[in-house]
Amino acid sequence: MSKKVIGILSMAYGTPTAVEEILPYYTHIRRGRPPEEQQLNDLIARYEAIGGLSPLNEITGRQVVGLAMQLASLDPDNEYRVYIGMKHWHPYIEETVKQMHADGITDAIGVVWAPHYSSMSVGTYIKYAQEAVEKWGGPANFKFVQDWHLQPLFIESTARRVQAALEQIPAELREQTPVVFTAHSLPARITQSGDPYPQQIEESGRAVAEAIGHGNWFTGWQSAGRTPEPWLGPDILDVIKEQAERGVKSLVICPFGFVSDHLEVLYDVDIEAKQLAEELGIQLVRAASPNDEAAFLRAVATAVLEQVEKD
Ligand SMILES: CC1=C(CCC(=O)O)c2cc3nc(cc4[nH]c(cc5[nH]c(cc1n2)c(C)c5CCC(=O)O)c(CCC(=O)O)c4C)C(CCC(=O)O)=C3C
Ligand SMILES: [Fe+2]
Repeated sequence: MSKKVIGILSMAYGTPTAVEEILPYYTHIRRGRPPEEQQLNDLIARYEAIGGLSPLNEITGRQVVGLAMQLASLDPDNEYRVYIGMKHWHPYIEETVKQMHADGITDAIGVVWAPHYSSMSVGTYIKYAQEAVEKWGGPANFKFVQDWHLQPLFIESTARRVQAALEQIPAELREQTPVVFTAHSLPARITQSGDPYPQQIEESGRAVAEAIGHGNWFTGWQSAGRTPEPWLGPDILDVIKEQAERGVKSLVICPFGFVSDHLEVLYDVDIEAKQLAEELGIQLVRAASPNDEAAFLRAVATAVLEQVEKD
């Protein structure tokens, strides 16, 4: 019996690959409105501070290879072809869907490289993919993983990385060290339409904390946009200030809303938050990103296979 071919559209944020690409990339994020010169220069400076450009695309590439390997080993009865489509850079989701259709893929699963669902994050990736399917006339049978924030292997691998971060704190401070689980902030208006994002962040935070038996944890938000409307808070910078006022000397941040080392992790946490913590006498340790860790990729592969089995 011949194997069934299943196309996997794995969707990531994307990042520019040259300094000249930062302007068109930023313009794309802003839905076609170019940024002010000052905003552009700020963004370029943040990329410079992490070494010039982001390692994101390269890490995404390794994740895609690893995901394909995990799928092949977990389900040898089907043939998986894993594609990459990006939200804000090439290959855009739309281009990749076109390619999948041209390659003769009829059965496909879309999955986003982000664990928690929001209409403004994962929902937009899915919308772009669905619009592309409509535009190109296929793949005909296209389904999507909505979220995988409680996938047990994801919780386990995150728990191991948080535990490793706690172990960098002196033993006598460890138990009382707060663990802050963070995700990208979004405009607070999402909660008015019952968006599940804040609840999913809370749920996976609780599951990870339970897995390591650590009672002192809460959630926080990072990387909020600089716009006048209110964004979900508290922001991690405010969390650090508040903890310092309470006399806290050590803090672990686990930015589990992201799956790779990139600007929001390498700058917003490792540079900006760490600098503030240092000024306030707090030892701040960040949990490592999943990147291409095998246990993490197995979690995403398992979430994809659960969707395949829903046929
Ligand atoms: C929910 C969410 C995730 C997590 C889920 C997911 O992963 O999808 C995420 C991830 C990422 N966001 C990234 C980059 C950026 N996001 C921006 C701006 C924005 N993000 C938003 C949301 C999210 N973003 C929003 C609501 C805006 C404001 C838009 C506006 O202004 O209308 C800007 C503009 C400048 C700034 O605001 O900082 C940049 C450069 C990178 C790549 C970093 C790299 O290159 O290493 C990654 C992984
Ligand atoms: Fe973003």
